[in-house]
Amino acid sequence: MAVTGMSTNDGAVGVAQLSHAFGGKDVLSDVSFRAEPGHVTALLGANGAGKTTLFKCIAGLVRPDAGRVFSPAMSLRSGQPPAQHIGFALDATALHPGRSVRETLRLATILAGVGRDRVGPMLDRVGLRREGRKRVGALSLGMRQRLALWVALIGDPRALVLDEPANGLDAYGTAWVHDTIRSAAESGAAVLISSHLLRDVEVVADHLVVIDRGRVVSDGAADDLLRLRGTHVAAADPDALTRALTARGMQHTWSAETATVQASPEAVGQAALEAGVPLLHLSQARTDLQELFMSMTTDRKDG
Ligand SMILES: Nc1ncnc2c1ncn2[C@@H]1O[C@H](COP(=O)(O)OP(=O)(O)OP(=O)(O)O)[C@@H](O)[C@H]1O
Repeated sequence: MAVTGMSTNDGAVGVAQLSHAFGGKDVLSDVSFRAEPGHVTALLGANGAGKTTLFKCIAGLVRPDAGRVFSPAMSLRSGQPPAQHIGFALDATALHPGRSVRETLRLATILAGVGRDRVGPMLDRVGLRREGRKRVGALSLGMRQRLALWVALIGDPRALVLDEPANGLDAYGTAWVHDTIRSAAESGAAVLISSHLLRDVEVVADHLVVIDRGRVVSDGAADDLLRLRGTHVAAADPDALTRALTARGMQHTWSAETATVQASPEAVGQAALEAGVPLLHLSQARTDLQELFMSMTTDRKDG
């Protein structure tokens, strides 16, 4: 099958029917999804699921065996430098270790065709003013991640593709990355990030694409996926609650005094009200999300 790249006038990033094999082993199989402008889309998958290979296909570093890539980087007829169309941060350790932070940002401004006067304010925004003269190789992984993100952002691109942007960051750094990503999306950019940890992306992503062994197993609004988490509920009379749930066909399991119900808190509350069962507790289940993710993806412990 022929491989074609396609420009997107609307600024979306994505792939269609993308497949790739390394040495005869399928790594990506018929993968399709879009990351829309103004949204943060997270590609979730266990180690080795194919996320980095997919991002490399989008960046043009790997030529897929079949399928198409959608990216504003392909609409270069305007003559604008690619960095004003799409910004990539695929591997923070790939920044040249011998250059200073300031040189790295200066080089990025030249390649992006933007003024060198952005370097000073950029150093402040990235929180690296004091490290400006330091060599990149002397920075912590977290600092390099911040720098890589800003190199990606320097041309104010219409799309951003970031591989594991919170990797190696502490809680403060992670919050900073999330704020930066969200404000890029709020300014209209299509943001595509990857992670192997659901908790890294659930606070920042609007859209979740889950891949397992190179195949898409779930693609939808984050809220819809989160709603599947179910509800924790407890009542002074657990038997009465069980009867109310069972009568309405609501699947549930009990752990100690609390039931986890495969329904929204609104539906469970309504069921209890109609059955006249006073509740002691009602909340959205949080832990089940990880279980849900695990249930969608294959157990990879045995490789
Ligand atoms: N250049 C390559 N040559 C051969 N196999 C490769 C190559 N690059 C990746 N692979 C294999 O492709 C599969 C997917 O790897 P990839 O790095 O895309 O996964 P990933 O989801 O990004 O994983 P991680 O979260 O560990 O970074 C793995 O089995 C990996 O060993």
